[in-house]
Amino acid sequence: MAAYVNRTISMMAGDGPHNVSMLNNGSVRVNMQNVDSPLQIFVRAKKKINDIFVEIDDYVKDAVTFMHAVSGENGIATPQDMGNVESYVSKVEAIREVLKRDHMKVAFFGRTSNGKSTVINAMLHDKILPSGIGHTTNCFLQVEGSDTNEAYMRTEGCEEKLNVQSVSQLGHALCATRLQECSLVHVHWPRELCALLRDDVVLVDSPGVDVTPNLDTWIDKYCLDADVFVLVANAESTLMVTEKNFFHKVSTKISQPNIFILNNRWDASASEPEYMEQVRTQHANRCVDFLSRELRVCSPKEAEERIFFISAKEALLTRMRDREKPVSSPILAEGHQVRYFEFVDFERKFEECISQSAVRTKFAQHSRRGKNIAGDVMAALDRVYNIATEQKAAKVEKQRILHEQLSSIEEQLTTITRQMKDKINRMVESVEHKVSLTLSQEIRRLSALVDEYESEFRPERPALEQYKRALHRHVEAGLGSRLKKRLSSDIGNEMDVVQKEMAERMYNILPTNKRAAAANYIIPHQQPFEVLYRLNCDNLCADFNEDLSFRFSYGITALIQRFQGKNTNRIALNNPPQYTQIPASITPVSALPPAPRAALPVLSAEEWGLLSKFALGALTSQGTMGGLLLSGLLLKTVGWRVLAVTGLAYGALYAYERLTWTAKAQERVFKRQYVAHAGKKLRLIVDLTSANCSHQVQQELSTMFARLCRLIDEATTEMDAELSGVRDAIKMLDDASTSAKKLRNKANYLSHELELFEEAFLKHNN
Ligand SMILES: Nc1nc2c(ncn2[C@@H]2O[C@H](COP(=O)(O)OP(=O)(O)OP(=O)(O)O)[C@@H](O)[C@H]2O)c(=O)[nH]1
Repeated sequence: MAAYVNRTISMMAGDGPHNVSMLNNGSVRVNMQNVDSPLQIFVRAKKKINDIFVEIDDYVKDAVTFMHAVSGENGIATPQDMGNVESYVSKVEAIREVLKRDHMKVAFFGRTSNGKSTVINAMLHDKILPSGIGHTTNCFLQVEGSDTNEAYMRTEGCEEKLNVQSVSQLGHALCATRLQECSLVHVHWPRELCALLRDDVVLVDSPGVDVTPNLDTWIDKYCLDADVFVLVANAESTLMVTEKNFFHKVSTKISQPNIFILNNRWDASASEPEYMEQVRTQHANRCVDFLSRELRVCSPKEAEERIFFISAKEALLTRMRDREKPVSSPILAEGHQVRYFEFVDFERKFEECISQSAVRTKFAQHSRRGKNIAGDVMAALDRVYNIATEQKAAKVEKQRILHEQLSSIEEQLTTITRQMKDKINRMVESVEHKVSLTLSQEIRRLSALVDEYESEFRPERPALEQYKRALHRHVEAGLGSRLKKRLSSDIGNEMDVVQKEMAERMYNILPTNKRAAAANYIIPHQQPFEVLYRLNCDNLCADFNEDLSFRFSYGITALIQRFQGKNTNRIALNNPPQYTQIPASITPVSALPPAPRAALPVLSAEEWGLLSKFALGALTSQGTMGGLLLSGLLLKTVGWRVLAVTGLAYGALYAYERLTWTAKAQERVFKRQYVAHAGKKLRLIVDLTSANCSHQVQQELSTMFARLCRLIDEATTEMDAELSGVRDAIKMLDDASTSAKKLRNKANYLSHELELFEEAFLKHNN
């Protein structure tokens, strides 16, 4: 026996989770605070997966924030992806809540008085649950660690904390206030007092399976989430049908339940040591058979590892004594150390089993869900990343095109501006020349225009003034309409050509999508071009003073004037006026026709010269002596008869002219004088008028060009704004794809973490 004890001690000290030591009085102490306890697998796994889920929580929240930022109108996250990712926030929170509550649960079943409560108390190192002879436990009692490290209890559905001492009454079948057998009482016990509770093991005591017909309800309510079942049997008898029946039911509802069988009250064998081994073998075989063949929850070899022969009462007693707590019966039967070691062995195997099972059943599922969440979020982020990358590529291309278009527009605009400037300048010069030429030509035919005017002419002053004004209007209208006729359509056509070319070229440099809007503005004006000039004959001829006094054509004064006029003309031709640039062809039309010469006597040049000098001298001296000298000279030269005939003819000519000096003749003279005067004045404004017209053309073309430039400017401003928008979009997409990539990488990291978790806690755990 001593050898068996020593072997057991050395085996447990070497492999087991607890430090085991033999005390002087022969009792054994096991240090339950060993950090290498198999339960630590669950504890570490729980902490690890909790940490991972904290990260998953942060990750999902970050992903939601990101998705919000990139969703909405023109967003790159679809509402579906957004909704999916958002839904994971609550899912992860729910998993974290479950994780917080996740624990290892062991449920104890067996017939009444087999010692279930005593086993639990022994495992907890204290007498916490009521135990005693007869039917004691009347409801389910769940012992779990207290978060506040205080001992208290709660009944099902009630938050009130009750004194833990009352568990003896409340959970006791003999108690006055009896609870339903299916109801649950939570007993919270300070974690620091028990390693099992500290490591999140929850122990559930039950009423005897032989005292209830509600086994199915029990199973549904308390067994489905249990990691380990302990069947507490009575070693003094064999397994009963009620016990077996219960576990048959359990195994139909739970696949491969972990079942331990404790043959309790093995201390009774001490009274009959000769049959001890036989009974043990018999019980063990039946239990192995039950687990492996009947329930098929494990192999026979595994079943052997799940069957123990213990005395819970002795184990509890030993542990109470270790804690120096008062015990009722301090005497232990022969072989109690062996039974105690077997109890400790049970605990070790139970801890290994429950830890591995709980990690597998609870955390494998969480890990799987965590991976799915990370994978789903990553897929959504992948889609966002892909959309962002695609859109970014499109925007970069758009940016390139806009850049090219803007540079091309700028380049072409510079060329067109230069060319159009030249064209406008050429056109302006051409118009100036054309207007100048046309106006000069019209001035030359002014006499015809004036002759066309017909109205009653009366030499009296008021009538004459009225005639003059009417003639002004006639000349203005006539000249105006002639110029319009000759210039407007001509210049207008030329301008249309230039404007059309200008518009077309400007239109063509616009990008195609801007042309439609610009087309309306580019259509050249529909009004025909009209040369604008102002001929105001009232002002122009304000200084015109007609001379309608009768003058004999061959009077001495007229002859002298004609003679002087010839000289003056010669002088004028030698010194042309400086203020006009009218070509030589546009010389003023002569106002007076040349005087008739046929009636004059034929004289030699010297005689005419002498005669003239005398006549001139006579007239200018105004003296009688002059006249006498002239008469004497004539008498001496031509003789008196010739002189008489000439005198008669001269007189007749005078009489004729005097008689024909009518209003008609006066009108002719008036018109001649008017033509001469108006022509002279009009010639003075030729340059000004042509400059005005060319300026008008220049204005018209420049305005049109400026309008087109403005249009281009508007288009390029729009394009600049568009370019800026594209740049912003590229930046946004860049940021989005970078963030999506980072978050995607984090999903990879989390999946990797879960892989590591599975590698560490699940894969070698099967
Ligand atoms: N001799 C001996 N008595 C034990 C042992 N275990 C428990 N008992 C006694 O058996 C009686 C019943 O023990 P309980 O722990 O109350 O049994 P139970 O299975 O919880 O009973 P119910 O609560 O009624 O279902 C008590 O008086 C215990 O002291 C043991 O190993 N040896």
